[in-house]
Amino acid sequence: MNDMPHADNAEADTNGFTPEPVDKRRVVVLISGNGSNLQALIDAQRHDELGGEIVAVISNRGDAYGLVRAKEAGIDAVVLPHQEYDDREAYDRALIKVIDRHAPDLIVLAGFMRILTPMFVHRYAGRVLNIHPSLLPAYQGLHTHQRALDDGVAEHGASVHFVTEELDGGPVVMQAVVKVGENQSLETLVEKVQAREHLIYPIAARWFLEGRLRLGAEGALFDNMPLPPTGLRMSHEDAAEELDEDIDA
Ligand SMILES: Nc1nc2c(c(=O)[nH]1)N[C@@H](CN(C=O)c1ccc(C(=O)N[C@@H](CCC(=O)O)C(=O)O)cc1)CN2
Ligand SMILES: NCC(=O)N[C@@H]1O[C@H](COP(=O)([O-])[O-])[C@@H](O)[C@H]1O
Repeated sequence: MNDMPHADNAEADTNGFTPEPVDKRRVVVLISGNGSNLQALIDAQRHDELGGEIVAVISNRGDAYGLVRAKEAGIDAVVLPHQEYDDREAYDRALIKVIDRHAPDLIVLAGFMRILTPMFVHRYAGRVLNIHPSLLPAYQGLHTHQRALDDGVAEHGASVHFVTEELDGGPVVMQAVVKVGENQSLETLVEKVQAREHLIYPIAARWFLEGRLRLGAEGALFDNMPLPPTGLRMSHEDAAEELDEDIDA
């Protein structure tokens, strides 16, 4: 398995890597809960819009509904309870063993609620994406929507970023911005943001698998051009068009 994201063509790239064909690119998804982002990735794959195949879903929680979604999609679903391990390193070693059995080109965190150790991050450097429910670098950590409402922000949103040792501090590759209404409720803000997550995450994953998005020495690159700190800002229209989604759906 190559370490580098794959180019589109079949010839070896300048590093001598011969990319796998598109339909062989392999994705492992880590979850902890509902799995609506996992479902968006599954749906994208079904429409040949993911640029690869989800070969396994791993959850640290046995009650994650995302496990049901994986099984219904015929995807290998594994529960690895973090409570069964003495510490983070022990858990991550067990997680690595399961992941490596599936030889992924990309690891996608989709609501995965465990902080990963430097050992894990270094092993898969440049091949782990996460979706975070804020416009990073604003609101790193947890409870982002409530904190944004408490601050009375006019805009909020979601960010796809490369996972690094720094929690929610990795280079941003894509963002979706939503307007926050005057009397916006927490529930409707979560729904608004997640609707956009479901559009941008499959696009970001596909562009990575196609070799268009990658993590360079200085940060995230798109088509070999450095991305700004906010990554690619995707409007609802642009994302829906890219995903060939019916905007009114
Ligand atoms: N090394 C990294 N690990 C993770 C990153 C990252 O950027 N670097 N992103 C997170 C995802 N995340 C927010 O997007 C996040 C997940 C979990 C937590 C957290 O505090 N987790 C607690 C447990 C919380 C719980 O179980 O409900 C913990 O691990 O002790 C913060 C942010 C994924 N990992
Ligand atoms: N800090 C990580 C975090 O809060 N991630 C958030 O968890 C939700 C998971 O939903 P899902 O399980 O339905 O995809 C998503 O909204 C994602 O942004």
